[in-house]
Amino acid sequence: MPPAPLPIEILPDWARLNGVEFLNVELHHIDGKGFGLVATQRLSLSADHEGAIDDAPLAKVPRDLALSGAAVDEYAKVDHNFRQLLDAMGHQSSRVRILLYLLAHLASSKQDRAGGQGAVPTPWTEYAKFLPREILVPTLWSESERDLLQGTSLEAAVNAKISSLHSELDELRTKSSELPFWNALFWEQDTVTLEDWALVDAWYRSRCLDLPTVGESMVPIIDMANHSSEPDAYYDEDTEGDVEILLRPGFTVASGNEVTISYGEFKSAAEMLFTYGFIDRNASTDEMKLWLDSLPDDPLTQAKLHIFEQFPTVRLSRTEGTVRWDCPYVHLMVLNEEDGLEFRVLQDTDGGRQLKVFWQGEDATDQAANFETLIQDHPLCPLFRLRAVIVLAGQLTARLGRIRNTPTSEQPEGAQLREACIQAAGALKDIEVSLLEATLAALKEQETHLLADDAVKAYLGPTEDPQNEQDSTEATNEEDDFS
Ligand SMILES: C[S@@+](CC[C@H](N)C(=O)[O-])C[C@H]1O[C@@H](n2cnc3c(N)ncnc32)[C@H](O)[C@@H]1O
Repeated sequence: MPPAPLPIEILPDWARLNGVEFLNVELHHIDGKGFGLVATQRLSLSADHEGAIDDAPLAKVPRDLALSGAAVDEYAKVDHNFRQLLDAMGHQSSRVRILLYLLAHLASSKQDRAGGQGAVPTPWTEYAKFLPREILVPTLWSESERDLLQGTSLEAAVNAKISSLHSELDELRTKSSELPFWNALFWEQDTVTLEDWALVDAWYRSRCLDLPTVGESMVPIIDMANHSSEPDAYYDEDTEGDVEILLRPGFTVASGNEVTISYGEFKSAAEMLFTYGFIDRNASTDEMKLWLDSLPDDPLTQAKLHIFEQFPTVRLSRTEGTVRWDCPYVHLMVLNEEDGLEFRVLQDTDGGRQLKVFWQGEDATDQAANFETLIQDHPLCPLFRLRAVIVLAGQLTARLGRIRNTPTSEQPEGAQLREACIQAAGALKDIEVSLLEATLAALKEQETHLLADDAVKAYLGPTEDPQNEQDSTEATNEEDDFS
């Protein structure tokens, strides 16, 4: 278990000691959000001489406190044990380097209590002790709580993320247990667990900022600003590289009110829950992304997926009441050899073998994600589109059924579900059910429209139902799969 956080009341002392300036805000507990920044006086950009301020920062943090990949590399120059750990891990992304740094400091703070040797201390050693241990990102939910997400777009994403956290930790264990210092600190007394690795990952994801010059960084105190879809503040670097919170032009915040920033205007409910552990009901972005299952009997599935090169997903979105679906893969997925789709393995000049896809005899390998356009000029294009619409509708209907059949709040025996998780999963389901229903209605309309198309009618025959096209022996000469 990670140690309990330090009381937030002593954080201003840490801040003073480390050169952080709280100019017009202070830290407060905010209901349902943990801690946040609150105005200590009326703030306004318009100078009205009533305690107003100009565009001076509300808080300012020295650039040396920003934790970026480059800052971790600098730290490794003073902590030779940490240098060894980075070297053993090989070339890693900024994210992994920052996670290793946080983990080293988290493990050291446990070790402190046991009196052993830890990482060379920095201001972050103490600051990490103030960070929340309970973050409502689903990677930190219990298994029973994660079951609440069944059917939603987060089900697969969270499972994949948890497997990847497992693999990362396994890799860390293998590589660091050969280093005596880290073996003693991390593993000999089980100081580090998957829960710790998931926690530092959650800190990183939920608190990381994108700074103009330094890039992805965690900045103490600035990371105490909460999100709003109508933010009154923003963060930036000043000319010295120090990081500031600034009031947005034209905004006013009453004394005692919270100062908020935006975590990103265009994030879906699922993305907000995944990254930050809450859903902003006022967000304008109404969209979701789902994995498309392959057709069970399609012998070309492996070849299609290989040539497509991307994940086969469908993105649903709604803007001002109009729904839209984007699914480049489905247009390739519903084509068969009889339609003019062909896969060939060709030998290249250096003896290697390459899979290529041909459409109507033309090499279409570079356009595998563009079959929606490639089929446009084919006389049976409406039929291909109809197949795509039917396949998609089938998958979305199954998805809707799964969401509806998942219990939303029942407490499974022996498991205690946290109310916040029940609420968050319920909110996500409401949002996704509504979008799925609206998309299915739109697909139904498209289906009706396509069924009335002359080319489709001629192809299917007078009484044929496209769902049964595969069974038909009279009206069709093809073996299309609409399952
Ligand atoms: C960058 S931190 C902000 C400081 C955080 N409240 C704390 O106590 O450390 C981001 C986290 O704050 C919380 N948070 C931020 N904005 C929120 C909001 N509008 N509603 C609910 N929780 C919010 C979430 O837990 C999120 O993961």
